[in-house]
Amino acid sequence: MQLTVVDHPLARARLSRMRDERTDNANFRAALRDLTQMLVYEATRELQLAEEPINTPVTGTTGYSLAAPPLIVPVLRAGLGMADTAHRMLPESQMGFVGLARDEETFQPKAYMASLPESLVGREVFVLDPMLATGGSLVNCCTLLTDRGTTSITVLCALAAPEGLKRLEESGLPLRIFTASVDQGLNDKAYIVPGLGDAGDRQFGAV
Ligand SMILES: O=P(O)(O)OC[C@H]1O[C@H](OP(=O)(O)OP(=O)(O)O)[C@H](O)[C@@H]1O
Ligand SMILES: O=c1cc[nH]c(=O)[nH]1
Ligand SMILES: [Mg+2]
Repeated sequence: MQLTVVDHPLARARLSRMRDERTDNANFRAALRDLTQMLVYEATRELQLAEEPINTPVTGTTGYSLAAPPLIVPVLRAGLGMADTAHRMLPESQMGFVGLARDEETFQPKAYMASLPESLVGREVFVLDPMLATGGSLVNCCTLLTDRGTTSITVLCALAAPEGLKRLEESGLPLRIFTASVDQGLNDKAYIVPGLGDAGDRQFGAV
């Protein structure tokens, strides 16, 4: 498993805005959109390009496009706030959806929806979820994806806990993780510390 911490000053500033309890839902969503742009930018560095001859108004040259845009999969609810930004940066990509809600007593994820292509053989997948806490939700989501045949998953998250990273590493799933921070750990409610609270509630309101 490959881990990349995107600790660019702009990423730190946006993440701090998300952490701050005074930040309202609208400003939290705006900061997450900005942060997502930085995560996508870093995570797409090694995508393969296709070349074709093009003409500028001045002369002929070589043009480039993505050879195989990845499938984008936001994890509902919280990943929805990253979806539009990622899609704007990867406009040729298809999008699938996975809905997971963590039981707040057992911390086990419960799947309530999956809308994915039947086969992901040979396809690269970008999973969007701002929070990697125990790792249960991402193991669940990524297993759905490998069951469909992908061997290349990139996870973009705002925050990761060491416990969740360890769990993903031990899962043996074919993962690259891009995060803006590895925080201290989890509290007794399995919330990330210092974290930012419940990323779904911070964007959309408490349910
Ligand atoms: O690593 P884990 O311990 O599994 O926790 C992380 C999960 O918790 C949050 O979702 P939540 O279950 O709160 O659903 P929501 O997005 O609808 O709020 C978050 O968006 C992750 O999916
Ligand atoms: O800190 C956490 C942990 C899980 N899910 C969240 O939204 N926040
Ligand atoms: Mg939540």
